[in-house]
Amino acid sequence: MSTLWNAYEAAAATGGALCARGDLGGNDEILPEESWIASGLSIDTRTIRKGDIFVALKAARDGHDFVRNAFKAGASAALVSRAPEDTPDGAPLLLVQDTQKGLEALAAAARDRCFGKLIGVTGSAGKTSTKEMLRTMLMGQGKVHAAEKSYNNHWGVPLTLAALQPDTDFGVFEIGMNHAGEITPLTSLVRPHVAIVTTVAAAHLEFFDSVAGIAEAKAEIILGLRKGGTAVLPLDNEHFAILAKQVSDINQYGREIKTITFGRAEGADLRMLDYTATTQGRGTITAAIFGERRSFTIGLAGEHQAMNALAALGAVKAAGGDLALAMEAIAGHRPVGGRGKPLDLKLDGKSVTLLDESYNANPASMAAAIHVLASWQGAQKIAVLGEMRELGDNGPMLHAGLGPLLAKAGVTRVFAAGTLMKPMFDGLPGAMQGKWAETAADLVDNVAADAEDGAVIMAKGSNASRVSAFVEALTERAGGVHQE
Ligand SMILES: CC(=O)N[C@H]1[C@@H](OP(=O)(O)OP(=O)(O)OC[C@H]2O[C@@H](n3ccc(=O)[nH]c3=O)[C@H](O)[C@@H]2O)O[C@H](CO)[C@@H](O)[C@@H]1O[C@H](C)C(=O)N[C@@H](C)C(=O)N[C@H](CCC(=O)N[C@@H](CCC[C@@H](N)C(=O)O)C(=O)O)C(=O)O
Ligand SMILES: Nc1ncnc2c1ncn2[C@@H]1O[C@H](COP(=O)(O)OP(=O)(O)OP(=O)(O)O)[C@@H](O)[C@H]1O
Ligand SMILES: C[C@@H](N)C(=O)N[C@H](C)C(=O)O
Repeated sequence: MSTLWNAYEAAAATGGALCARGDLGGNDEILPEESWIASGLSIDTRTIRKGDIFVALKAARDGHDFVRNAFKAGASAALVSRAPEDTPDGAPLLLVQDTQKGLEALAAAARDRCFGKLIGVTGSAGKTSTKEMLRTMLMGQGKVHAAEKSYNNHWGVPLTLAALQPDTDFGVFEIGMNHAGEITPLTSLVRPHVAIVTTVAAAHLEFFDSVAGIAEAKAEIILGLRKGGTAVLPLDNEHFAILAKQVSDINQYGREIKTITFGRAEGADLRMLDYTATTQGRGTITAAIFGERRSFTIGLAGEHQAMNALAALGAVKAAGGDLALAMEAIAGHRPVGGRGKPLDLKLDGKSVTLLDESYNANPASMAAAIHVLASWQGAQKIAVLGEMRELGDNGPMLHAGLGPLLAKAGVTRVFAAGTLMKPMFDGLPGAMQGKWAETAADLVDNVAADAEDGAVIMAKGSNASRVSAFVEALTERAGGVHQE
């Protein structure tokens, strides 16, 4: 077990009091310094690991109600704003006024004591994919620390940062938002050397007046860059100028931020010259990378993922990593669950491929996933679509826009779920209509009956639309993922 925090350091970082409950007739007692050491952090007792500090956050429920469970599961200490009555006698507590602020203070202290290169990733789509590519690209080049899952908000970012070991060479942080102003405090906490904006598109539009407003909010990541840092920006994006302006604006204050661009447009530092989908779920990129023509394979499908790879390579270069090693590593990279992972299923005796895109959806990522479906080899191409949420008044129009896209891509059959998808489904040519249902899980039997041997099924929707339930049910019906 390698030490992440000892009691003394954690108390100094948070300004909290080291104490335990109960051994002197219910009085809290100060424990001696360094009486505990922690190897990690957790905000959830359902996934806590032995040796973690449990941080009792307040959300819909109060994390203090789970402190006892945390110690049962092997927590080394708990960061609390009160000592719950059922805390085991003598269990070490770090008492602060506010546990969210305590977590942020630990994060800030972890940042201060690490001299590795830190990379922040934001964008309307592709944050998790790019973060995971960076993990793969940098793994052979030093000690890498990267966010778990999509930990990208006011809980996920400080949690990831507070778990940063001092001897880390490369830290990769995902930074998300669905409202203006949310990225500024997170990027200020991370203070990255490199900031990537993968793309700007109509995601979470419900909370913005326009996509330009989303670009301004994404540009906030640049504000946290360290002096002399690098912004890695999408040159093809129609809102590139807003991102670039943020760099020039802050450079007026002597910040010396450099820009690296990626895209297909002439002048991009990492310029895509050709992308070819090769074997199932893989592609070949030919690109001019800082002026040198290079070809390499990527273990993910779709030009959008190839663009994410170029952005990641730009960040590797800016962070002082080795580009050749990074390009080599990305050939073996595979997609993350829910973000395009291909699952081979034996469905009622038929071999089908399920492309699991169920983690999220917005118009840009829907279009990208439909392109991947179109390029996948297979005579029958089935789309199972749940709603794209958080699009506000634009929702009906943006859902309707999917019909022509699906037809143009040559999708054979469409199954759709949710009210927003109904008009789009009703407008499809009869031969393309599979079935519409209230929920995606209701479509399992119909999709299974419709799928032919060799079919490829792409399932996508916003996380909240629960297309993941369809993926789980179809996989279960097939008796699990088929292994050759
Ligand atoms: C607070 C928390 O950790 N919630 C997670 C929890 O949800 P639950 O409903 O159980 O929380 P409670 O309110 O009931 O509990 C309070 C605390 O008690 C803990 N606890 C509870 C029960 C128990 O038995 N033991 C316990 O210890 C509990 O963990 C709380 O600390 O569990 C859910 C299931 O695992 C989690 O899904 C939930 O996580 C929430 C959603 C979360 O935000 N987690 C972050 C670590 C994170 O970064 N998650 C990312 C996804 C982030 C995201 O959606 N980002 C948006 C952009 C950000 C927008 C921002 N404005 C915002 O609204 O957040 C994006 O578009 O990308 C991830 O999960 O990958
Ligand atoms: N650069 C991109 N442009 C368009 N779509 C993309 C891009 N990168 C990924 N996608 C699509 O978006 C989906 C989600 O990818 P990913 O999880 O990497 O994005 P994210 O920004 O982390 O999402 P979230 O905001 O939910 O955390 C993928 O399954 C894919 O369909
Ligand atoms: C799951 C969360 N990170 C997200 O991106 N939500 C949007 C609304 C979605 O699921 O598409």
